[in-house]
Amino acid sequence: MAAARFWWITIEYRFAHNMELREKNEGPPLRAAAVLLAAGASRRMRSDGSKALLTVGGRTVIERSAAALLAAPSVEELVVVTRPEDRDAVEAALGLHARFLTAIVDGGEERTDSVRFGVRAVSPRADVILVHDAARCFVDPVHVEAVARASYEHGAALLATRVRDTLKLSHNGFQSEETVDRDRFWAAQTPQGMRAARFLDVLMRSEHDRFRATDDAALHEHYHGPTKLVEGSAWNIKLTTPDDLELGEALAARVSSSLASKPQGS
Ligand SMILES: Nc1ccn([C@@H]2O[C@H](COP(=O)(O)OP(=O)(O)OP(=O)(O)O)[C@@H](O)[C@H]2O)c(=O)n1
Ligand SMILES: C[C@](O)(CO)[C@H](O)COP(=O)(O)O
Repeated sequence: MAAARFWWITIEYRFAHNMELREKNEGPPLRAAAVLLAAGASRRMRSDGSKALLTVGGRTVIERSAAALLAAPSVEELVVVTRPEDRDAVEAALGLHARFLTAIVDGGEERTDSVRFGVRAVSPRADVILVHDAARCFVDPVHVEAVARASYEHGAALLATRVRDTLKLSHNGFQSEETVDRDRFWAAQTPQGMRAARFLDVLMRSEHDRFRATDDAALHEHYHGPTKLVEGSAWNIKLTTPDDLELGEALAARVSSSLASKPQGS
């Protein structure tokens, strides 16, 4: 029964998103690999195990992320980075998506280390490598595809949103000293991608220099320069603290009601 439900969800998702995307897809065929990061300690979530294995709207966080990545037409392989103790549970949670797996690799101490291990496990077929936080399980496949294409065209790209609030600068943490120009600020999300050779190059250089960062675009900015921004949406939240799970349940309900209201064959 559970297997049948899982099969239905997978078909439903790929049908609803992939067919629509393939029709809209412009440009030459592109082979993208997605590295899905799930090797963090989930400290701020304060969950018993990895937050990637928590359930939101009846599906695990990691399965939702894998489904969204694989619904992008260019994404043809998946590398999952996890903690050694979660390996079996992660593989089981991926279910049918496991057939797109090139490897499951152990993560590292910091995010940049996990990225390096994952990117090095991608097959040499890939033109572009995308890195995605498993914790951002509501990413829209349309945005995944847009980042893959922009990464190929510009060498590197990241999904990000414009900052909506007025921004204050504070040095002491309790007084605002300046109002900064928000038009110049973007909030980084994932996926973030680069052409495969360039990703391997920046990771080799950052390992040599012991340069680590909280995202992948920072490595590109440091070694190559400006990185193409692809405008995403506020729905692509990162499940970070327990409150985010409540928001996640609401987003999951929204996704399933929008799929349910989709006319047959559209
Ligand atoms: N050494 C690390 C650190 C983070 N991540 C992954 O990077 C993503 C974004 O990180 P974050 O949300 O900060 O996750 P955690 O590091 O698990 O969170 P915390 O800092 O609360 O422990 C997550 O999907 C996480 O699993 C990883 O694969 N390896
Ligand atoms: C990559 C990222 O998701 C962009 O917002 C983020 O930097 C992850 O790390 P953090 O520890 O939550 O800053």
